[in-house]
Amino acid sequence: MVPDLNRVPGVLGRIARRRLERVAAGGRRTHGPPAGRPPSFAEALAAPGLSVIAEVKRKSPSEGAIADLDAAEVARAYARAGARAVSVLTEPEFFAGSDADLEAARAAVELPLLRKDFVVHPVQVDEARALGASAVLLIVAVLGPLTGAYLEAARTAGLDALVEVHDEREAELALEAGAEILGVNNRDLTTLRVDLGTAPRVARHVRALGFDGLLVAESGYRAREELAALEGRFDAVLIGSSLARDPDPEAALRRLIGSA
Ligand SMILES: O=P(O)(O)OC[C@@H](O)[C@@H](O)c1c[nH]c2ccccc12
Repeated sequence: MVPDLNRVPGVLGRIARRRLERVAAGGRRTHGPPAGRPPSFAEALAAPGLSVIAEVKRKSPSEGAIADLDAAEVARAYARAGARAVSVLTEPEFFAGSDADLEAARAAVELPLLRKDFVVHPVQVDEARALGASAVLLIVAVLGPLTGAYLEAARTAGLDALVEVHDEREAELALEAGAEILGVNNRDLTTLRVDLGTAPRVARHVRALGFDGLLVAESGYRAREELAALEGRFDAVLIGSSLARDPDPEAALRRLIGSA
């Protein structure tokens, strides 16, 4: 159940192929999931108004170095400012994340956590659960026709899945695969270009097709007015760089959601 990564173009293909090399090299934990169910990611997104998923992000291929941050501290700052979920990047090479960051965030806050990584092997789904995540990211451009099988693996592990797409065609694949939480990434992961028109456009398309699940707008948000434009059209927004870059991530999030 490993996707054919040679067909994945650009930066995304490079990252995904490296990720698979590392996963195949092993070194993973063998212990089972922690006791008790993690808090529900889907419920946090479905709460009234636009939910914010705030991301712990140190660097990225598009931004370079963002912040030399402490995952637990930043997760706590996000929680105080009103984030409804926290996304933790665990990809080590291109994003300088780690499994330890996810565990640190788990110990620091009660909010549901999204394991943000490039899932290219089913073992990463089980790892996510063992590390205390409530949800995993599944990228349609990476998983292609295997998206449905990975959704099933997530369900079996007791995790929600944020199924990420970048255009109408991928969105249709995601719906056919049974996605219940659809994320539309404004950033094209093959070229790293951001267009804030992408999420609203793809959202309109899937609603017209009858999709009645949860919709998440992802990437590139920096200003309060940009979030205001998402109200009523999206259940949640995923914000990383503009928060993580601020020396005071709590204040940065308060400014963005208007409770400063
Ligand atoms: O930092 P930004 O522009 O606010 O974006 C956050 C998040 O959407 C972005 O980190 C992201 C979206 N999809 C991904 C897939 C892999 C790695 C990272 C991502």
